[in-house]
Amino acid sequence: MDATERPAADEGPGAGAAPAVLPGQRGGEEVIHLDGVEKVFEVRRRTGLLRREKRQVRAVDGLSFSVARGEVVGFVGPNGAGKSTTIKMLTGILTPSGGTLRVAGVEPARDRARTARRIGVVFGQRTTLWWDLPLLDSYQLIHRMYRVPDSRYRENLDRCVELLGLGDLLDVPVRQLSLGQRMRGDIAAALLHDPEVLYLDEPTIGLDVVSKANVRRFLADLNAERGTTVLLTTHDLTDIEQLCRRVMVIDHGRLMYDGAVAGLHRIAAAERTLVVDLATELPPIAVESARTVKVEGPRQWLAFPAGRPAAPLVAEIAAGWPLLDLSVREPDIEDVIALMYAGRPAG
Ligand SMILES: Nc1ncnc2c1ncn2[C@@H]1O[C@H](COP(=O)(O)OP(=O)(O)OP(=O)(O)O)[C@@H](O)[C@H]1O
Repeated sequence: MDATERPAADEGPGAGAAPAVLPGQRGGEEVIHLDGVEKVFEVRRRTGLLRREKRQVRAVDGLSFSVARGEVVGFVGPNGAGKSTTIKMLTGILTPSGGTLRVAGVEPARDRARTARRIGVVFGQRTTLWWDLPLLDSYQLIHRMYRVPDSRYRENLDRCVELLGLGDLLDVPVRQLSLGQRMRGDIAAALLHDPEVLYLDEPTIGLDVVSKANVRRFLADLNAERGTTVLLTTHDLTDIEQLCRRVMVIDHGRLMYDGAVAGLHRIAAAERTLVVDLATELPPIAVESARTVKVEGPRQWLAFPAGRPAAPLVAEIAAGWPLLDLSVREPDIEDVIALMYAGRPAG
């Protein structure tokens, strides 16, 4: 699919999806702006004993979008789509190979210090806290590093401690915290200097259901009360559903969809997958109410309309095939993107 053919906000596969700028945000002050941003990495690959081949990886390929102040935008895509590379450019860690990129009026890679004062970053997979220090010591270091006025620091810390339930954890070294506690600690650390923009990279990954709900509630309140702009990368469709009105989908470094979450959900809700384990390897199961989308040894994947119950399909397969085990998978981001490529009608 060519970039120009990719579904735009109001003509995409989620037909009738809301435009990228949602009502109420139209004309809002732009806080993130990307225009034709590219990032090309040069990688060297060994092709023989002494020979190495240079290859270019186009991680981000002409990405353009804007985010208005106070928006909470989901930024999703399959593995290797270019999400982390984009976030690294937005924080100033990486310099774009082409195009223009501004955050709160600043070019991040050119002025990392000014950018750092205006943004907060949370990476779900690794901590920005000092591993051996108690949580409070990390916070005091951040206080001094960012020169946060004392009263503001106290106020922000008290608020985070209360709303994120950190009271009993402040004296605990970071390495002793559970994943969920560490994540809450990291979110507080990212907010002590009052950032205008918060980048969250998989903030709920590996968390249990209760911790996930706590983190989501905190982020929704933060946005409502402080108007903090949030760009959220996640593989969890529920994060998007509960926090964002707008979602951007990228793949191969390009924007595939930019619009309302409802539009994305219409696509996502189109199909569920029945995964069946048979007693032996067999040709793809042929039934009327589902289509077999994958076969791997004795395991087969069958897509069926999300609006229909799974029971009749399971009964039909159990009657005609040597069924050992089964599970039903809800659609995730990868499925949504696969459906976009397949050009299936929504709903
Ligand atoms: N430093 C690097 N050097 C070379 N290639 C890189 C580098 N960083 C990323 N890439 C490549 O750029 C592409 C985009 O990677 P990126 O990490 O941005 O994807 P992602 O969408 O964040 O994926 P994931 O969901 O797996 O984290 C991938 O092909 C990746 O291998």
